[in-house]
Amino acid sequence: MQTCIYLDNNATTRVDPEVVEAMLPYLSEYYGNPSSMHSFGGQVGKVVKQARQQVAALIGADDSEIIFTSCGTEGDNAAIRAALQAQPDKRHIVTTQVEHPAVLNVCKQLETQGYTVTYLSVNRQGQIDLDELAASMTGNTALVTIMYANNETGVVFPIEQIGLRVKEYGAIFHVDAVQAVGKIPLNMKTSTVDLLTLSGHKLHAPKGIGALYVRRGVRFRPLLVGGHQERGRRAGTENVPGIVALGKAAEIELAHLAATTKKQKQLRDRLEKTLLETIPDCEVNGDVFDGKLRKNRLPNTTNIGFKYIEGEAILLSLNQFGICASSGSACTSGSLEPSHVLRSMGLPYTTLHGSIRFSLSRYTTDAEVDAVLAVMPSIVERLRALSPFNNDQADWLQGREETLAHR
Ligand SMILES: Cc1ncc(COP(=O)(O)O)c(C=O)c1O
Ligand code: FES
Repeated sequence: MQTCIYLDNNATTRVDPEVVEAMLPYLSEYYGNPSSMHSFGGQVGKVVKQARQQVAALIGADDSEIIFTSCGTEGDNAAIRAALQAQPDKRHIVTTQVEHPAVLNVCKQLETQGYTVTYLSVNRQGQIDLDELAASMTGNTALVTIMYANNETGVVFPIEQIGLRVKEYGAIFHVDAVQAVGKIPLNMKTSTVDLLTLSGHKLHAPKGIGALYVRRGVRFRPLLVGGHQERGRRAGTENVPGIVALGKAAEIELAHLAATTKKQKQLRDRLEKTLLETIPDCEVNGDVFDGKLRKNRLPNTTNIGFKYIEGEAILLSLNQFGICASSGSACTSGSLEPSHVLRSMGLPYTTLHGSIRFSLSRYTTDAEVDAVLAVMPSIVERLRALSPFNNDQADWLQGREETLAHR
């Protein structure tokens, strides 16, 4: 199989070899069902318990507050539905315009079922306005669901400040922390968060396993109804190898969090700074204020807009050098729609279309960053030379975009 310089870790991560080793016996010898009465199954139940403790430790929770799920999407769906079912009289939800589709599309569906949803706007830095949040809250607000960190830009929201406002109104606070867990230290014991989603494949566990934190005392109704697994909160025979893997991955993340994020941040900063210095007409999307970089961004992510060219063309060129990145303006298949996140930030047309994301992991090396830095200036230069855009056309397109936006 083809190998590559993998800088697309917000999409998914490499499974840690130690994690693979930990889960393998549960695909082969120890295939028992943890709910069985016999000890062959019972021994598997014990490792599920251990994994629950490992996941709980990573986010400063109690193990009784962890429900294993199949992925981040399931966690988001389950959290939102549970929060609404716990308060059937309240019909208002607050979220942001830049959430992952696992939250946005659930909210859109709920709008067709009699709920009102406020989609908070973001500014050019990708930040929400806490006053807009406060103004949107009412006694009818059942749920506030806001991501911890944005998958496209890495922008981190001030979750605890948001939580304090949510609590003033007695609403339930759900946080999609799929991109934050393993990159930012979290402690649910001192947090205002009621429900928190995480996903294994973003933190070096395999795909198909995730977890939902449910604060003790928060009423929870299951999304999947059936058997009594997960203490009646998520029916379905447990994905034991996945659970063991997530536990191991959480243990590794917790042990090395400070060191690995420091290293990633250094590499990311070097990549970002050098790209900005060596390539004209490009800028970082999110978290840039008065030309200075601020701190509220994930340590591993940079989203950069290269003006006058298409992000997809840059990605194809990088791919020829064996470098995997992704488009901050990913066209959803067929629709050619640029990223809803960058659009919500009000980026100009030319930057919106030429934006790409590099997302690093603890496996990223100096040599890999050097390889990207070696090819990017010439890729951008070549594409710009081929580009039908010139500045006049860009201005014209920008004007057209603004006209369309006001229709
Ligand atoms: C912020 C965010 N939420 C939710 C998800 C969905 O997670 P999963 O792929 O495990 O369903 C993702 C994955 O890209 C994400 O980045
Ligand atoms: S055409 Fe899709 S982002 Fe430009």
